[in-house]
Amino acid sequence: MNYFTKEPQYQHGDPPKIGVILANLGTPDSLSTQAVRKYLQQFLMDRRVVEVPRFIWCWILHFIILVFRPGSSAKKYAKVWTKKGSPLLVNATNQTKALTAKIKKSVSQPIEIELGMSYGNPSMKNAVLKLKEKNCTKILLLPLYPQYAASSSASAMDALWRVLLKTRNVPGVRTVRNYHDHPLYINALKLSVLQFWKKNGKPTKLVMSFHGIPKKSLMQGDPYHCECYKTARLLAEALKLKESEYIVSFQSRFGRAEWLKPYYAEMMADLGKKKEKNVHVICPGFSSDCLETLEEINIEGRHIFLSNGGKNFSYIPALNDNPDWIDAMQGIILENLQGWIDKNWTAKKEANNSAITKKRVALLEKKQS
Ligand SMILES: C=CC1=C(C)c2cc3[nH]c(cc4nc(cc5[nH]c(cc1n2)c(C)c5CCC(=O)O)C(CCC(=O)O)=C4C)c(C)c3C=C
Ligand SMILES: [Fe+2]
Ligand SMILES: [Fe+2]
Repeated sequence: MNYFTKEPQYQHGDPPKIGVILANLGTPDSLSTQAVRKYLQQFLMDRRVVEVPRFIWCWILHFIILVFRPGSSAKKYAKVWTKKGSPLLVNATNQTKALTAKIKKSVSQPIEIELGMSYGNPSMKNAVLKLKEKNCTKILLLPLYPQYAASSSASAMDALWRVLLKTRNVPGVRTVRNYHDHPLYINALKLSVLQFWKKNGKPTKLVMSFHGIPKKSLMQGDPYHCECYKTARLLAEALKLKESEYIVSFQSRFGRAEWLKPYYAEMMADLGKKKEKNVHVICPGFSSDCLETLEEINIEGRHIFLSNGGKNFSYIPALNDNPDWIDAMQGIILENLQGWIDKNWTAKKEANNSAITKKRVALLEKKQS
């Protein structure tokens, strides 16, 4: 049997192209308990995600977690599922389309964009094969996680290399490790908050919530915790917030071990008890709205806050296909393609981008004051 995946061959004579894979986590194919079980099994078997020794973990996963969790998770998914499917997939697909259109308009050199999920569909393998079909001889992987964590960014990189391991003609590969402090990313966040405040007013407290990871990962050297705090500080500075006006939390604790603190649910209960007047929550680590932001943050968190005596709660949507974020993604991609695409063009376009951005910031700040 052939070890290698059946794959399209590069077409000699056709101009080689650059491919970009937008990597995200993945989501169940449907709302059925079976589909959720299949997704959770693939996800939770990843050694980057759960670092418990295999012989213990296989037992716990198959006889406890995959028995009870798929049903309860499916009920949560049902609260946020759209007519077009899982919100994560819908938002990430819209992002991919918007970025494709933007890059086609502004770059003369052809760049192909594909979405590749670490678990489920559209898979990383599908993304690689599509790019090969389009004659891409170089691939840039952009994980849609601004803050690096082994369980998110590195597992996306693993997923790509797992496909390439079975590929005979391996393309040139580059990966983006993180962009938690990238000025374009911070600026896109800032603009989305200012736009939100223009419509809804400024809160008494801005909660910046990030997906949690086990505390043990931090102790073993995962930079995620520090990168989340840096993003929060830079966003707060960009918004000219005082230290008392914002706070960081971590959500989605899984299992009994200690995760990064403070926990989001406890913080919302606390803010509710303190009768915090007006809370806005933003999740800067999520490029697309998904189960975690729409259900855990906006439904569960809102309920905890209000039932503990809080007054007003609002969730600031993820960047999704917000044009400022698409501009920023293009900027980050082009920076990482230096040497692969025409330098003159990149310089020209970046100068243009920052001029537009400066104008928009000035306009929003004027309206805010
Ligand atoms: C088991 C431990 C988990 C780690 C570690 C973890 C890290 C991590 N996850 C994201 C982003 C997302 N996670 C999502 C869902 C989700 N996450 C876990 C567990 C861990 N995540 C589970 C079991 C689930 C599935 C839902 C559930 O049953 O609770 C999602 C949303 C997917 C969707 O379909 O909408 C995202 C996105 C990051 C960024 C991260 C490390 C920093
Ligand atoms: Fe997760
Ligand atoms: Fe969660």
